[in-house]
Amino acid sequence: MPSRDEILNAKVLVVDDCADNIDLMLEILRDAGYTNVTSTMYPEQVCPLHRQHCYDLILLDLQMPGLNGFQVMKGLKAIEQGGYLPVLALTAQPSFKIAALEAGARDFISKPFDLLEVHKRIHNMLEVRLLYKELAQYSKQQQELALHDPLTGLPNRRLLEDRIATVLQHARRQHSKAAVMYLDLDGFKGINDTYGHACGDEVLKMVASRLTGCSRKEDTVARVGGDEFVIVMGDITTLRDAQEPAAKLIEAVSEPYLINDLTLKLSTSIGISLFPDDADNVEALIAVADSALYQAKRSGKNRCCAAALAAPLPDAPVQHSMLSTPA
Ligand SMILES: Nc1nc2c(ncn2[C@@H]2O[C@H](COP(=O)(O)OP(=O)(O)OP(=O)(O)O)[C@@H](O)[C@H]2O)c(=O)[nH]1
Repeated sequence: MPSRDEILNAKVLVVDDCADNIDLMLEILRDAGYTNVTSTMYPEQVCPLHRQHCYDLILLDLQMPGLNGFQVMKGLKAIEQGGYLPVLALTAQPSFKIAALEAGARDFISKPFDLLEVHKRIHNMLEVRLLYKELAQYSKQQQELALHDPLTGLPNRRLLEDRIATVLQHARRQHSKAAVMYLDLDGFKGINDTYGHACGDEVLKMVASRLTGCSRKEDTVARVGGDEFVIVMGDITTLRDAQEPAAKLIEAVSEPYLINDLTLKLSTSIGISLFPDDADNVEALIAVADSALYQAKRSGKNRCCAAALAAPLPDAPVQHSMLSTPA
């Protein structure tokens, strides 16, 4: 529930073409302890102001020259789009009350003002509005959590698969290539076993930040398992366009890690698959990159293997071209 202070600090806009009505409402709100209240006598300013300040409550007079309150609400609805329209209609016309609710106002206050009614309705509406905002924020956070790895903040496998699908769509349209690089740290278990899981976590976070730092802004760097990361590159034309960045990634991961008083060394192996040469869908590209990674591990680690352009024969080992890091 929003606290009393949060309610009193909420952003409120009073809209009325009559200066006396505005003064009266401002006085009522100030006396009640509201601290963040502004006003306008110009209905055409309401939408631009709301776009700029995102009010928690708009106290809106319905009968105004030029734009009336109903027209203003139409504009506000377009801004909020499916959100919560924070409008409390002010009206002296009993027949306007239901019309205002039908037009999107959450509630109304009758003129002349009854102080108790004004206080209660404003408080109740702000409570709901702030709760609604908390809920929207919470659901955004939940969505983020569902798509990101909590330790490193990188996209997780689910988001990665979406991103690869988008990259493939683009590559199909542009007749370009895309690469999937599958990374697995070498000997990471030893770091956990020797220095503890917390130290391992620090290393993983540093690796994540190095991988992101070495990649282009448009590439996706994801964490897909304990010490496994995948990088997707779109808009490339040859295997070299992936092999060169892969060599840089291997170099970046092999820089020392300074954690507390420790200096740790680590390396990584990488498997690369190319679209459309090695596979033409998300799952297969990941699987081919994973199998190239396995080859890199088997042939000594700290290196990158690219899957062969030709598909392997059934039951035959996958052919790979090899690129070792500079010594
Ligand atoms: N600190 C930490 N360790 C993790 C996390 N998730 C998985 N691990 C550990 O990461 C290790 C990964 O195992 P492997 O890849 O088989 O170990 P490795 O020593 O890197 O082996 P190679 O890949 O063959 O070099 C396991 O010991 C897991 O327990 C995590 O979130 N934090």
